[in-house]
Amino acid sequence: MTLDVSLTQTLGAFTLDVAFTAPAGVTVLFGPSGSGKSSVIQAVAGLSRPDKGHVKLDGEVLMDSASGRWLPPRARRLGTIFQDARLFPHMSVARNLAYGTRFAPRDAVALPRDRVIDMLGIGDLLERRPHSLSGGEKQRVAIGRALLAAPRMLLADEPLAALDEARKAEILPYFERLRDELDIPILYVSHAAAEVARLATTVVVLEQGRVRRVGPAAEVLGDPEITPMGSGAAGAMLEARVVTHHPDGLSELDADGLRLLLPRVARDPGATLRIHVEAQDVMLARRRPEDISALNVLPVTVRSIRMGDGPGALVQLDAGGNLLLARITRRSVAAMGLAEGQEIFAVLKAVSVARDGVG
Ligand SMILES: Nc1ncnc2c1ncn2[C@@H]1O[C@H](COP(=O)(O)OP(=O)(O)OP(=O)(O)O)[C@@H](O)[C@H]1O
Repeated sequence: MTLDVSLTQTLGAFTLDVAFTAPAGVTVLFGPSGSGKSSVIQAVAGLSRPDKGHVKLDGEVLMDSASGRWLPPRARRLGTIFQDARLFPHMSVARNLAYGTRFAPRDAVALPRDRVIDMLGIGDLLERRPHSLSGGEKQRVAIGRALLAAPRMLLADEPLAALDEARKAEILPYFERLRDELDIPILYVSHAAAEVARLATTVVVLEQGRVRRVGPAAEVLGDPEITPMGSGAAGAMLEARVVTHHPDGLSELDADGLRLLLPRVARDPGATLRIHVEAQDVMLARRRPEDISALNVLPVTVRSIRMGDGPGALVQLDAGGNLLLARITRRSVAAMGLAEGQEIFAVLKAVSVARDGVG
């Protein structure tokens, strides 16, 4: 299932002019506030009318300015999830879910209700009213309601933005399950790099209403030209397999031959997960450092160096086929004499990988 989007739309003083294709999996629209992410969702959902362009889902035309075709939102059969769960306050969770089912066309193959309830862990909430649910529980019910309408695609506009860190950590795994267990593509808006690293299959980077870059998540997040220079959350994404858990509370992981030690991860050996390594947590050394406390000393090759306008620089590293980013000072780049192709060592403290950066 592929979503093909090409849109031009004037919104006050802002112009949206984007074209991209979202393949299966989670496609994250990523960019700063005001870059046009929500406007894309609105247009795809049929909640706004672009001046020009088309939206096609697996070849079916949802809108096309050239032919004048325009499917109203409901006929598009896209499930939408917003920041606020938008549940019906006077209905129980069970009735909110049933409301979703009403919109499933008779011939649609809907997910079984029990499977949705089980996937989202909301079985104990069915008799409750929305006002008695936590923000995270409400959002899980909203996802369930959207799924039960048998959508062909899910649109999620910053679904975690209104939640505190603990609730975000609670909901993220559910989106991972949707990505991994269902055959429903998801278009997902976020401006949080850690969230993108955890969820995205494909990343569409928006800037001032235009597409700056589209590509597989690891490639885009590991690109120093894309990563915002000043952002603390800038960093690359690695896919790794749990090798074993050590008795001292560390887990050993393998990313294409790259061995990493991290604080214990909540997965069994053999499971694969993603690790978001923030650029500011990576140190560089010309020679293999000895007698240091950091557990991860990785041989890497410098792929590119992006000098910032201020004191900082981003260095892109190839670590056994994985991309890593290191944020260091321009002064260190000069002092170390760093250059493309150079073989050096990246140092990563095990404890520096944030809990929400692993999943
Ligand atoms: N109906 C409208 N009329 C006028 N301007 C609009 C309209 N809708 C959006 N805009 C403007 O378009 C720009 C992009 O807005 P949009 O909400 O798509 O950005 P965003 O990337 O989702 O931002 P955020 O992360 O803050 O939600 C903003 O400058 C916004 O003010």
